[in-house]
Amino acid sequence: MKIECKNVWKYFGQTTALQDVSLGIADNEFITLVGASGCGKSTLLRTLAGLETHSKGDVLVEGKAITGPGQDRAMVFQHYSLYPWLRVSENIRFCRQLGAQTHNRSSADVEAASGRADALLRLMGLTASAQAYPNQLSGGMQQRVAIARALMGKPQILLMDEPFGALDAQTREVMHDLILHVHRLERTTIVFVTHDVEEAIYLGHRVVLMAPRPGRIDSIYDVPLPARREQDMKLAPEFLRLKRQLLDRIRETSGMKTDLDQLQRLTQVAEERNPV
Ligand SMILES: Nc1ncnc2c1ncn2[C@@H]1O[C@H](COP(=O)(O)OP(=O)(O)OP(=O)(O)O)[C@@H](O)[C@H]1O
Repeated sequence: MKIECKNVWKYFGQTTALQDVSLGIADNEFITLVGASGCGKSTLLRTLAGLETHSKGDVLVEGKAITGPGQDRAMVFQHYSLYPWLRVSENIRFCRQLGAQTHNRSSADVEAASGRADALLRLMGLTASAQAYPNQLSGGMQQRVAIARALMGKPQILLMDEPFGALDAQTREVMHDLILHVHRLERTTIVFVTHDVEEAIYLGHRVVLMAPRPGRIDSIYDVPLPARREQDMKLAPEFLRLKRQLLDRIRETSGMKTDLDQLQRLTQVAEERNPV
């Protein structure tokens, strides 16, 4: 297993953000995490990134306990977190240049990093925008820069927290196919948090559904689609069936279903009392 969570608990004061989470993620797997607000998706991701310490249990990458952030893992957030005063190409190179200064790397290392930055600019379709500043780019383009920057250090694991949450529907579709392409080419293991069930199914090999209060894994679904995804698959019966199943389960686990049933009952009672 590339990543293993064994009986992981996380408390924030009285809040149990993660309750006994156990999950194994294989090398090169693409895992998506969905679930109602507050079910612990971001906490789990941040724990994998080493940005959050867990209260109990084991979090392992290739059998070794995570003790903090590392070069083997990179994170992409919903907000682009680019340096506004640096051009696109400088944003992508920034971390490596810093590494070269602080660790006395040779100029050959810096040269290699430069080659990688150019390759990533091409891969992400950013070559023509290399000299632009972030505020001159659309949201989708800025997120491409953020992904390229995350890939710069050749991480084995990419952790993505609602990276396309702020983008419009058409740009999201383009980004979906782009990230699948990156996944195939770079052979990274990806853990991807989203609120969007369709996105979770389209991207994931497996969808992990989490539930709130306390935050926990409710169920895990294999995605019954071919490895190579195409937009048309979103209309396939097996896609729609899984989408329905996930949406129903999210409603049930978040308490929304009970609220809706109650509303329906109250409306019925009101109608019986005051027939039109
Ligand atoms: N730093 C923190 N301090 C206190 N409580 C926190 C902190 N971070 C998260 N929590 C709580 O832990 C629980 C899980 O939060 P988390 O952000 O991981 O959920 P989520 O599924 O990512 O939610 P959303 O989909 O709304 O982003 C929530 O009840 C949240 O309020």
